[in-house]
Amino acid sequence: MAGQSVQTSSTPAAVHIADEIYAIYRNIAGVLYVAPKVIRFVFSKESVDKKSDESYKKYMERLKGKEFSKTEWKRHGGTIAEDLSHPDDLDITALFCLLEKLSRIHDECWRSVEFADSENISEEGYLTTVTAIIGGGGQPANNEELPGGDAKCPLEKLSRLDKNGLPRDVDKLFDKLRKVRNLRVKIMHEFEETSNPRKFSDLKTALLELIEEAERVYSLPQSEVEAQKKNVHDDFESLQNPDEKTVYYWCTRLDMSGKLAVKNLWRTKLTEEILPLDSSIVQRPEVFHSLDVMVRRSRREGSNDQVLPYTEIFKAPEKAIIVSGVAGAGKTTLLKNIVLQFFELGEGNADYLRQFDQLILFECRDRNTETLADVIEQHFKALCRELEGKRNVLDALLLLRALFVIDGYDEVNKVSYNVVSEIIKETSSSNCRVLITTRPRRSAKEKLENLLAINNVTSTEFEIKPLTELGEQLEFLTRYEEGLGIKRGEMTESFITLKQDVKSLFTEPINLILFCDMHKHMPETISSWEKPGDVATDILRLYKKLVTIKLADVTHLECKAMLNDLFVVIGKTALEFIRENAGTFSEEELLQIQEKCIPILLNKVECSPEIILSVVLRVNRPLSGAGETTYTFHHKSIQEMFAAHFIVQRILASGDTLKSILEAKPQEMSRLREVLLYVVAALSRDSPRHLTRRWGELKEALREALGEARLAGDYVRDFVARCPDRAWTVAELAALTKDGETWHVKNGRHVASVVAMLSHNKPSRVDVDMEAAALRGAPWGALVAAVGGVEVWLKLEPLDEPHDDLLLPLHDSGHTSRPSEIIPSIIEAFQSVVSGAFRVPAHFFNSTAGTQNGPGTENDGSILRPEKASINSLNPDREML
Ligand SMILES: Nc1ncnc2c1ncn2[C@@H]1O[C@H](COP(=O)(O)OP(=O)(O)OP(=O)(O)O)[C@@H](O)[C@H]1O
Repeated sequence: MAGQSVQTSSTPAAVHIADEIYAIYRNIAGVLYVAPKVIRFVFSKESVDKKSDESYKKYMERLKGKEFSKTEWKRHGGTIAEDLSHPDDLDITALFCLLEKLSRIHDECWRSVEFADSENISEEGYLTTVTAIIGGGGQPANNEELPGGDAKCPLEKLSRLDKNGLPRDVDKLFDKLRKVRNLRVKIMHEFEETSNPRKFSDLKTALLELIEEAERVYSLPQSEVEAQKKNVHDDFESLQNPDEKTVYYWCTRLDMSGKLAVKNLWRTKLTEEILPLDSSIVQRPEVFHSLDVMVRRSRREGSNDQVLPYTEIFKAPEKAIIVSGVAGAGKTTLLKNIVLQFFELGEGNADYLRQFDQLILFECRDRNTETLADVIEQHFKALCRELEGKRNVLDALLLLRALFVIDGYDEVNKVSYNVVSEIIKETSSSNCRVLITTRPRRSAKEKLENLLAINNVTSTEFEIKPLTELGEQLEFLTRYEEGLGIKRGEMTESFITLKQDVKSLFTEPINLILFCDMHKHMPETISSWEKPGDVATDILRLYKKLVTIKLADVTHLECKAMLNDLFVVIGKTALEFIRENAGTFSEEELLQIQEKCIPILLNKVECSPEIILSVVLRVNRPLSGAGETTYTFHHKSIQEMFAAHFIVQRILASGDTLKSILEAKPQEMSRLREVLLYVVAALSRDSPRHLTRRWGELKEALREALGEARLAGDYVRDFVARCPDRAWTVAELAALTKDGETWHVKNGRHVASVVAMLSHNKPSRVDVDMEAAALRGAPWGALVAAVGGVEVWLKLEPLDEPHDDLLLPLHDSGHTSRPSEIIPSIIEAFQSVVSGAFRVPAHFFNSTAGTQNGPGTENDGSILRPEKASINSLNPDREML
């Protein structure tokens, strides 16, 4: 291959290359090697004004006369690194985008000079046309002499005129480029086309036409054009005989067998999903609920969350895509679904993945895979058996557009961190992209952001949107009804009967899955749920019930106390592993747990601990087929519930300090956040007395676990609602909430919770959006009294009925900070409108020390305007208020 620069192996692989492979090799080397070379040539003509050591970012900034912020650069440069100053590593797509961007900026430069000139021309009475001024085969020798005065065109070498002396028109050039780009897509993604020998000659024709079009646009001398065309002929000639030493040969091998190898590796493992509690099996694609994600923006970029279907995530220009979500939000499932969809590309079902040629999946909880080469070997076993196979496959992957999918960064351990670092480092200057999931834990996210930053990798974050709407929850459950063979409507109807605040617990998929289990094993319990706190206890009860069913085969004895002891042993292990951030147990570690269980069992029954552990733990066969089998809890949140169970039992049974029970080093505390919250909820439910007694210690531990991180106000609100007996105690958690938030009040229990929380912190706004009837039954007056200095938005249903009585507490709340003559008129205004939605500004309420919105922060004229959300349902006259 002429000018071949990328060689990966000095030992030719002794493999017979059939005709088909020849065709594939030529096509692949054509689009990966020859085509970028030609486009780079065109590109060099467009960027002729760029200084050699100047980055593309700096060059564009110079032309635009201003610096780009990070966000602006994302818009202009896409995935191009800020410091990139040469195009050698860019593939066709990146070259195309950058070329398009540059040509647009160049046009702008010329237009702005035109504009400035025409302004000056009319002022100064020149009649000359702009084309004439800039014309003459390029720029005037001295731009300062332009009539445009200080409107100097920054382009000195690039001519605006084409070979025929006309203002250049790049449309045809881009048509030719598009033809080449489309050939790349077809060759790399449609197997029929990959092996189609005609594509090779199509590509050659397209490239020659591109050179001819470049000749016209850039007024290229004949000799240069002929030299370029000769290069293309030579390159195509050299590709007639495949060179097994080149990276393109390995790209060919990967293209031929790579996807199939990865499909075989993952398909069986991922297609079936075993539900947490009773090992029912469903087909993942059948039950998959298409999740939405929210674009995470920094405060500076605006707080409005943009909600998108998950298939849009790869439209983000950044190289790394982070998907975050709370425990059980569906991160792993989303990844697994993406992997499965990747194999369906040919069927046109997953066009959003068409930009990727290969896919690699790595799980951060893996403690056995030590290097990226090992990951590659697991995926492409056969290819890696050849000499230098691992290195060659990796080189080929880096040249292709591979998607590296990394699951559960929050669970990363020492071994897997090295693998993730290697992936980030190796892919940083390639055409590959990385998709990473993590729980939104500050320490994990910071570590990840650091890792990306030191490798110069840009990233964007999407957060999985919880399933907050009843419609979404029912749609989710309906799929599982079908998947599990439950009578249609049976489970969903049971869900509909739940109380509103109990329903609001089921916003994460894992909770809805647990609901399926409850429905199957303890349907009677569901109807007994009065408040959200009732649900969590039932999950462990459900586990106990399933173990009891297993034990029924070996004993008729009452096993309650024994089960409790067993669960404490399991919970202690769960805690140890959470502290060490280990989600999996090895065979050896499982044996140790079994040994601890044996004496407890021996006292009562003759049964192997395996029976119990098989209910609680899931077996994971190693990816590669060889190596150790590992064990995990069915879900991390279940592991956390077990750990919390152990802590609660110790608190109830002993006076040991919380510190001595947790046995956590300071750096391990952040991993115990969810566990501690489960402990608070469990104590509030099972022994409020102990909660009060241990509150100081628990609060301190939570503070330590949170570190700099903060809880969301609505999370604390739900939490307080789950602990009604100790609401005032637990509400102290409000002191650990984020600044500048809006707290939402949607039902009576929320009103009570927010009242308690307001004495520990103030949000910047409280949104009350609920049934007026429910607000009447809630401590609304207490909320009005407590809310001092905070803006309240009020939307009451039904919107078309008067709710005067609910405005009275506002009147009675006292308004010492307001001029007395204004208040009555506000009340009057309220009473005349009395329905719908209102914004009640902070200064309308009593001002209290420490509030974020002090009195008088709003303009009086706007204070009672009905809000947009409900304007449609309001009498239009009311808007005039
Ligand atoms: N989109 C979905 N469609 C159907 N079921 C889902 C979906 N997402 C999650 N589930 C179900 O919820 C369970 C928990 O989801 P998953 O393990 O993906 O959550 P996660 O966010 O990765 O949790 P963690 O952070 O604790 O690891 C899955 O085992 C699956 O049964």
